[in-house]
Amino acid sequence: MSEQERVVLEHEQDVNTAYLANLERRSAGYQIDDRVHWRPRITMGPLIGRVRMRYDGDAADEEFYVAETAADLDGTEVISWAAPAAAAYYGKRFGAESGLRIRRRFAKGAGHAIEAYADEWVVPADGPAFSTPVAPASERVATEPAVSDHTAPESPSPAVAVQDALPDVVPGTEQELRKPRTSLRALLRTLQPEQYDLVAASPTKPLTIQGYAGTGKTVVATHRAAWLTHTDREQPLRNVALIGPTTTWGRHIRPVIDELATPGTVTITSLPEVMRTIIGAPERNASSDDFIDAYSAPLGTTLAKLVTKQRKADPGLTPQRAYEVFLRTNEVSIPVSRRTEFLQWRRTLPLSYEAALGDRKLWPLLTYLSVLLEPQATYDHVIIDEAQDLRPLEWLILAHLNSGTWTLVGDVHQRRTSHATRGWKEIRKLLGLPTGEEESLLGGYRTTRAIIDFAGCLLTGTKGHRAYDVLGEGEPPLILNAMQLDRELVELAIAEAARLSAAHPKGKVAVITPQVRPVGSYAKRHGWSEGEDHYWSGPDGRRFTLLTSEEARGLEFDAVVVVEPSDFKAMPGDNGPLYTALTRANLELVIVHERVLPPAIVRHLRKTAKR
Ligand SMILES: Nc1ncnc2c1ncn2[C@@H]1O[C@H](COP(=O)(O)OP(=O)(O)OP(=O)(O)O)[C@@H](O)[C@H]1O
Repeated sequence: MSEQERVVLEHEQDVNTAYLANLERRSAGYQIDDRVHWRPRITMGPLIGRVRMRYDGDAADEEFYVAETAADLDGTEVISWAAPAAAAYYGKRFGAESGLRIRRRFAKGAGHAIEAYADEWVVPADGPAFSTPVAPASERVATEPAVSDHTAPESPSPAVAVQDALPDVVPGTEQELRKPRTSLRALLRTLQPEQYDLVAASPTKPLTIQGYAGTGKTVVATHRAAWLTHTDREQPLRNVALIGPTTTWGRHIRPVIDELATPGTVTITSLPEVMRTIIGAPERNASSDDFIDAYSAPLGTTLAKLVTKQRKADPGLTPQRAYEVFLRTNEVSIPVSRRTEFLQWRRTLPLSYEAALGDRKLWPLLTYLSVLLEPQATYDHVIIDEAQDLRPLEWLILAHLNSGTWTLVGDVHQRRTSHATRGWKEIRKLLGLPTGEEESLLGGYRTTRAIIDFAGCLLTGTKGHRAYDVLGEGEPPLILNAMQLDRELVELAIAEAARLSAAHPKGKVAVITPQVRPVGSYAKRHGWSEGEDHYWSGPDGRRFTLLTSEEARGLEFDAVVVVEPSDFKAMPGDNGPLYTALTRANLELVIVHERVLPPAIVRHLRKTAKR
């Protein structure tokens, strides 16, 4: 590090110390009067970055720092990540024409310290990066826009290597991704420009976002919920729903909301939970066989027409009574080609509304009757993660719960059932949104290229390629045929999980399979015990999570064992559940099987063997 770089780093460390002291002071709170002591909600954390820019029409440049919490340090301005001006630091569209001169990113050290900084000139360097401290004259002028990294020269920052290879990736991202997987955390330090632009997209326009596995869709969904409700933004929203696939997903993402969002403004929930709350169904419930018309838009039309007609005769119509009428009505809007099957299915339904509540598969039907008949509390904005899995009737329900706009995030390649909507166009139509193109997320943040390419063989009409894979090539999946190895399938799966758990002592390992029961009972017989959230612990402190693909949606692990791929539910040309399972692995994937592998995998293995 040059003398000048040392001076700059020390200066920034001093500013950071002053900033932290400011936060500390403010978090102690203020005595409003004799009885009331007000404590603002302050999250401690070091400065994130710094910006110099010239706004249109201004005679001089402006400089400010960016951090999680805003502060005024005697004239040195620190703005919040959610403030409009933070777009200059984070946003993709900020080029030279925007007036932006330079961005400085801080690398976090131990505790809340800053240990290094890296400058990114957006225009040809025009003198010292920032007005304080002033560089010696010899170091002031460079001619090309450049990224200069001011860490010690003997340890060149890998962040810069990433920046060189992957032009749009924020320095430090790869190191972040190589850390053991935990619950999702706030990622303000490495939020990517393409992600920020979607996080901070206009709240008044509906947003649909398509991204392959691991492109940061959940990161965008969660950070957007926090941004929309943030009080450092003009007109923050007060009541945003963040809806995902499962309650385990809810626990996975909660730390982001707890850290970043204004308390009490974001409701984290799952669609089953939304429905259960509306209809007051029991938590424990059985589930009948899947039936496509139980979730279809024509069923929705049938119910809506029935409610309109019955209400004329019976203004006090209840969902209970409407359900009974539904069981008898001849006026069904089901296409002729499906009508016989539909009527047969209807004959199997419980005769009482109370009995129907006990069947999870009937919740969409009952919930839709409720939202048609009873006023519901609505949200200012609804964000849906894993939107590809919702079925038409579920979209019709949600449309009644949102008085504002939408952020819809998903991957149509991970569709788990043919009952779900076929694509973004159909979703937009069901919600009455204007037609338009969805936004795309392109960078790959979870999963190495070797694993994502392997999983991509299941996708038709696309290779599933992301624009870049921050984790690089990695190891190809290990495929183990239990029969050839003369082992039992389940025993081999658990042995692999135990091996991977030892290899990732601080990380997370999952076994994903449709055969959860036999794997679980084998584990129990061999000294493993089951805890909460599908979590198993066993001999020598080894651990794994045992899940179906459906339960694994939106989650991630350092290493994954996928057991018996050909048992995963597949639709013609659509291998969503298996694709989801394979792409939960960040670094290592093992496939254990005894039956023939699915044809797409066999073809892929043949092709790669020839190379
Ligand atoms: N900007 C970022 N900085 C650091 N880590 C990131 C960033 N973006 C994404 N990641 C990490 O990449 C992983 C995948 O992100 P995320 O879960 O949001 O992807 P996804 O598109 O929702 O994936 P899937 O659809 O497969 O569930 C997570 O571990 C997340 O923390």
